[in-house]
Amino acid sequence: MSKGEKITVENGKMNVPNNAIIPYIEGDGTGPDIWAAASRVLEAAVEKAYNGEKSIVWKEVLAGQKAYDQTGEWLPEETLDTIREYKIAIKGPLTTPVGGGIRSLNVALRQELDLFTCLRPVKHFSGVPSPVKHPEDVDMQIFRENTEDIYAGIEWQEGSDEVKKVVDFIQNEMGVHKIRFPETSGIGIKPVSKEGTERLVRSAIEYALNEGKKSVTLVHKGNIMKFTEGAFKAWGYDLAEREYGDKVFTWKEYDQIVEEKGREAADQAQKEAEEAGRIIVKDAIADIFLQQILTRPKEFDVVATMNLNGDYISDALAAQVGGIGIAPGANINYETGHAIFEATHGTAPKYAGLDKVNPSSVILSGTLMLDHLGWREASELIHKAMDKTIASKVVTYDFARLMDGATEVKCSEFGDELIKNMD
Ligand SMILES: NC(=O)C1=CN([C@@H]2O[C@H](COP(=O)(O)OP(=O)(O)OC[C@H]3O[C@@H](n4cnc5c(N)ncnc54)[C@H](OP(=O)(O)O)[C@@H]3O)[C@@H](O)[C@H]2O)C=CC1
Ligand SMILES: O=C(O)CCC(=O)C(=O)O
Ligand SMILES: [Mg+2]
Repeated sequence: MSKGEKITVENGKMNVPNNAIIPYIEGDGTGPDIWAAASRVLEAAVEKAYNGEKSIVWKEVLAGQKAYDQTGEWLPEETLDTIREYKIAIKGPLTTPVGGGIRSLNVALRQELDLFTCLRPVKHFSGVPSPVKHPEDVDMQIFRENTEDIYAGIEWQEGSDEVKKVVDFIQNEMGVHKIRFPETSGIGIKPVSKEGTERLVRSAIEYALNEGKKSVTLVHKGNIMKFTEGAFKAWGYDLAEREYGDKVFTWKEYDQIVEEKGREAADQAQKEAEEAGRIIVKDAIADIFLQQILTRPKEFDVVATMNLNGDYISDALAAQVGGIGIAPGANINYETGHAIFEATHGTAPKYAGLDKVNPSSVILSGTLMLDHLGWREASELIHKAMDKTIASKVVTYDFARLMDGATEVKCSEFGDELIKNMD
């Protein structure tokens, strides 16, 4: 087997050799089953798309239980160094170790490598069973901020010396007396920064411009959390106007026109902006947004939001288009070029080792990786094979239980079927 070459990034441009080395983390629970199927599908697609001229040279790196068993560490420094060096990696799901001092290995990977965008595209594959009448109306790209918010893991346990200090500080130094039960509260901190918001919103707008999308919606709960979620909205609008000028039309501008000239003039200005191909930057409060993605999903396109909202929204939207078994994702730092591709779902431990679950989420995360490398032909082959396989109703248990006349196959057999259907 070829030894492979490194992907490099120079002046923001990625150089991808024909035999690119890609580190992978197999994952815990169902991870090994899924990875075995997914890696074969990705290899076959690259081989077929480029007649053997391109290939992926996998390089295993350790994290999770396998790492702990072999090295005594859940997330060895060597793993982080290797991903830093090789730029791009792909992973299966990882279990959060209980009492290991790390809240989540997945979150730690994103934070350590500063992978500030979690991009989760959500669209329907024809024939996939769905709980809604028109799943095909969903075609959204979720840009979830990946390094801040309540996910930063800054919290102190109820009853600890630390929490007593924090409560004392809040009450006596800050004069805050709103903690309802100060003696028995755990306390968490929610950092949301201008820099963090701006780089995330910038990546969402850049994507919308490059891909010809119509709108970017900032989703927040700013009516309640004014200086974190409210600030996210305000910074997002400011950035859109300052950096993108007449390429965008924002609802902040709309509100100003309403104030100065009335609603009719504002509606007219938005209509003209849409006709001129400007991207509409709007916002939605998170609770109503969760209703509207069900009732009128066509109104949403690119979505930019904070970490926790993005976590909830991505699972809710995944359910709308067939479930978590077919929901891909990518963690990306658009400035350094580092990226880790991973499914939206977790380790599904009750199915571990049964060769049962749907490998599509990791496979489609792999297609995002292929797109990122510029190997679009291979990615398209997989998408077409996925369409064909689902149309033939040969599917894993999660789809089979909701489809009439389906043939249920194992995780590995679904991979075989995809490879067979690549033409
Ligand atoms: N990025 C990551 O690595 C993530 C890791 N986790 C971790 O995973 C562990 C388990 O979390 P849990 O909350 O149970 O969530 P999971 O996503 O692991 O599983 C929840 C349910 O989703 C369905 N599901 C998950 N994966 C698949 C698949 N590949 N194909 C078909 N259906 C699937 C199953 O539904 P059903 O029962 O209906 O068959 C499963 O019981 C935790 O330790 C958590 O921290 C969680 C999320 C992300
Ligand atoms: O890391 C975890 O355990 C959960 C993360 C998660 O749910 C997500 O990233 O969607
Ligand atoms: Mg999640």
